[in-house]
Amino acid sequence: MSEAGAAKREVHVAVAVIERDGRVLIARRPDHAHQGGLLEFPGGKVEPGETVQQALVREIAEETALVVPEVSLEPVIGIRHDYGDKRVFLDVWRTCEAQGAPQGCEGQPIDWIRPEQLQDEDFPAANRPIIRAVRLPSLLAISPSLSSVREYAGGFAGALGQCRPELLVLRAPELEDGDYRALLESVLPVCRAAGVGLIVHGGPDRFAVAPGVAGLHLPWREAELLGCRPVPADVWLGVSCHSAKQIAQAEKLGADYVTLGPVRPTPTHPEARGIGWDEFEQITAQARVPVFALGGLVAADVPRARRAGGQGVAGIRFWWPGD
Ligand SMILES: Nc1nc2c([nH]c(=O)n2[C@H]2C[C@H](O)[C@@H](COP(=O)(O)OP(=O)(O)OP(=O)(O)O)O2)c(=O)[nH]1
Repeated sequence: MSEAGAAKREVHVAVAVIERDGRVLIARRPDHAHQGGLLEFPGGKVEPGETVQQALVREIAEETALVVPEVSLEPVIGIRHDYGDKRVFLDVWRTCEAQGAPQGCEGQPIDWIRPEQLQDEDFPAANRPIIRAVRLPSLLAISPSLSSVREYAGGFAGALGQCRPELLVLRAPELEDGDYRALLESVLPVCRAAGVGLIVHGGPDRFAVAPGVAGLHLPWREAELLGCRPVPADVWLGVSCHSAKQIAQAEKLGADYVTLGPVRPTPTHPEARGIGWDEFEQITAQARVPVFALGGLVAADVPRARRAGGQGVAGIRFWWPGD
């Protein structure tokens, strides 16, 4: 094969997110290696004849001396990236059952770091979505569609207290901006008290008048109007997507996550057919951003979503009673 052909062959890399006490194990790549000098999650190439799980167990042992039970490995995300000189498929899995005290067996510095301290610029470019996937929860709560602001505020504290989602998208497309703001002002203190990050749903204008929120979630009709990321880097940017093309556009905007669906038909969008898990998996395989499955799903669907390459499940019914 020519040099150019060889350079373009995709390298399957097993990447491990090793979690312990709320921290993840990070190493520094040797200066002479590809992407040398940058930080990395432990891992390496999947050898011929190996499964990705076998490669992870081997690489973790070789690089860190930690012993990982193969059954403890769970899929996180798969990322295809072209560095120009090399094309990689980062096949990322997590474990929280690594046994032993980690060592930098190849002389590399290693450390336990809190997910919120991981900085994009310290890692190879392909790692941006991995860092998002590690920080994001597996459940993204979306608010139900109700007829009045009073109805919302009444039920919120109880339902949030029961489920305690890490993040909640406050979706109320039926409200005018003024009413939405009133709703936000009544719900934000409830979210703060419950330790729930509130993500504004709508266009950038709604985010601009909502200080202290955790992010902005753009419906597709808003995302398609934008040419660049409309919010700072330190808050979440989500986009509702329904196709691979829309996800590619969301990636251009610098989205931190997208939702994709409906996977099953849902009462909130009765006109839309469910795409099903096979199509969800096919679309997600090309994504370079964490993808939440949406539409008619419950918390018990999280493992299914993860097997299909997703981040988890977004929706209403897993946290809002009676929906
Ligand atoms: N292990 C690891 N590799 C990453 C990360 N991010 C990223 O882009 N990569 C890329 C860099 C390399 O091109 C490739 C990993 O290859 P490697 O050289 O570490 O694999 P290996 O341990 O099998 O090494 P070798 O046979 O080349 O010595 O994946 C990451 O977080 N962890």
